[in-house]
Amino acid sequence: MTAAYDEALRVDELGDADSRDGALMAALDRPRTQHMGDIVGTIQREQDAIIRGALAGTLVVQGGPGTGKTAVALHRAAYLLYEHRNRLAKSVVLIVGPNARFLDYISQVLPSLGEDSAVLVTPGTLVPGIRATATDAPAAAEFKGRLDIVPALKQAVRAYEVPSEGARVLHPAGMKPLTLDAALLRRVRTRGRAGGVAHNRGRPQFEKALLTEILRLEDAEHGESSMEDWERRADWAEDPAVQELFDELWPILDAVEVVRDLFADPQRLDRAFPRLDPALRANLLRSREHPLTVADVPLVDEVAELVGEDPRPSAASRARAQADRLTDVAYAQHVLDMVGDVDAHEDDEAAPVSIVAAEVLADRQVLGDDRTPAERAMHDREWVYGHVIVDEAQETSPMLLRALIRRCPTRSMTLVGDEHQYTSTDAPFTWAGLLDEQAPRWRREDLTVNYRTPGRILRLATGVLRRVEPDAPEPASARDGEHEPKVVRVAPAELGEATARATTEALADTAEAAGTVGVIAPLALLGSLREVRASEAARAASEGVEERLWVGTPDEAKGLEFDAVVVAVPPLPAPHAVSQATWKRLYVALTRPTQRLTVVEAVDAIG
Ligand SMILES: Nc1ncnc2c1ncn2[C@@H]1O[C@H](COP(=O)(O)OP(=O)(O)OP(=O)(O)O)[C@@H](O)[C@H]1O
Repeated sequence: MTAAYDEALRVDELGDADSRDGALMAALDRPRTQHMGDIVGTIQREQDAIIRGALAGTLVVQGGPGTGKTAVALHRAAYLLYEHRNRLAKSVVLIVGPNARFLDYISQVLPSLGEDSAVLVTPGTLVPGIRATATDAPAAAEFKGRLDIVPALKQAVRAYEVPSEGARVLHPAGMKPLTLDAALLRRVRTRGRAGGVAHNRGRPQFEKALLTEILRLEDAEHGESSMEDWERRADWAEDPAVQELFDELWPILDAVEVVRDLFADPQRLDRAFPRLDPALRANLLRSREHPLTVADVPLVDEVAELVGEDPRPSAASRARAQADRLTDVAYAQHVLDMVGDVDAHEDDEAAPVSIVAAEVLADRQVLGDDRTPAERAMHDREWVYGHVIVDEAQETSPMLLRALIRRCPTRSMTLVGDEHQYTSTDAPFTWAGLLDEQAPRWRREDLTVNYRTPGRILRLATGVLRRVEPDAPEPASARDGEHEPKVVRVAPAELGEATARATTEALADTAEAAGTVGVIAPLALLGSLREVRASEAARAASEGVEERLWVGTPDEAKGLEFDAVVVAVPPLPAPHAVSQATWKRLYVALTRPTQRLTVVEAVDAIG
């Protein structure tokens, strides 16, 4: 299909401007579905130049809403996989999108371009085995995203290495107790850390050093032993009191547990971050049971590097064998599920048969792993990708960028995003601020024409953006649209009801073409609006409202688009008290429509 992509481009280049514009306008006016369509037939010149840009280096694609950044990013993935297939088919392209809904939205474009050498993740699922969706308060997320957290994480891991230097008394079976004093403990800690190895990898050298010290103490206490040293070491190492001491003084660490400990234990937190602002400290502290947040994931990745794998031969091989086995069986099961229907017709007990077969299949895989590179990459935290594509990249924190560069040290990356849609914090965002330190040789291309939002709606949205960014660029839209945006002002108590009414109207307006309707509202209103969605769906099940209507927050709406959009705006405090991020979220919401917009605004006094 990439060949078809090439063909389409050539046709496009040869075709006359009028027929090209006609096809483009028809494409832009087409009702949208829940999935992104592909734009192979109508790619525009400025987009094409970016799609075909060089593979090497870090490319930033800056563009306002609807300028085709996502479309361009996906077509670039397909183009690169085709053009550099020898390199990328094996090394795989990693695509990072803002949330699961968004990945679902784009998921059908890649296969339709003929590519399966790509792994799709969100920042919350970057580390295999973790699915974080919880979020931190903005200040805590921003704090966790800064690079200067790295030394604190190092310190947090080190805090497990001989946690306190108070003397320890060892009570070996049938012998007088031995006292391990503070100086001795400091010595063995230094030996454990020798060579700067990862924490878990330091455990064997720590054990060795501690046993050496114990033999020395024993000699001092009881005179030289007649046994060989290696025999004495083996005896000591088996002593339960010594094993307990190994685990206490140098525990084998798991990255997720370290991050949980750090934010659940005030002492650990204070040691890692002395002089923390009290409000931020209160924000960071949470119970051990609290689910991991999206901002925790790059920290888990960092800590995983710092702790390394469990090197003890028995533990490591057992854990790895078990993990491999589970992955193999799960994969085999997946393969069987795909062909399972055949079995199901022949055998009523298809399920147990499949499980047995999955194990057999898994055994076969031990001999030869026949998973695709993408399937292997998605289970391997240490996989090095050939290229990384990030959508909504303006929300990438420095720590997330660090985790991405770890996965692609050549920095062959495409970051698409819009500095004006940055909402993670109230600070202004610049590409230079994100990239200069970690990927200093980045280059930038701009996309300038909005193919989604009609001009008359885009002008209204830009007015909102200019409240916080007076110099925001002049909007350019491929078409002006047919429907004037509507603004409805209501008293705060009526916001929910008025939004529901506007939704019903939007559904009616788009019913004929079966267009999509997006209702974008603050979290507090969503519950009642979801009820509207349910009752609308029940009322008009036959009209397919369930598929046409989406309800969510401005953050969830990022990257999405709908034929008609209803935006509910809660009462805002005085303009100067409204945060930058709030205005920008509103801007993002207002730029989602392809045809119609209704803003339902709560105002304290309707004048
Ligand atoms: N050349 C094109 N031909 C047809 N449709 C296009 C073209 N370029 C973009 N579009 C359409 O414009 C819409 C917006 O594109 P896209 O979602 O990629 O924009 P974006 O820059 O990622 O927007 P945002 O920043 O708001 O998320 C999509 O429906 C896309 O299919």
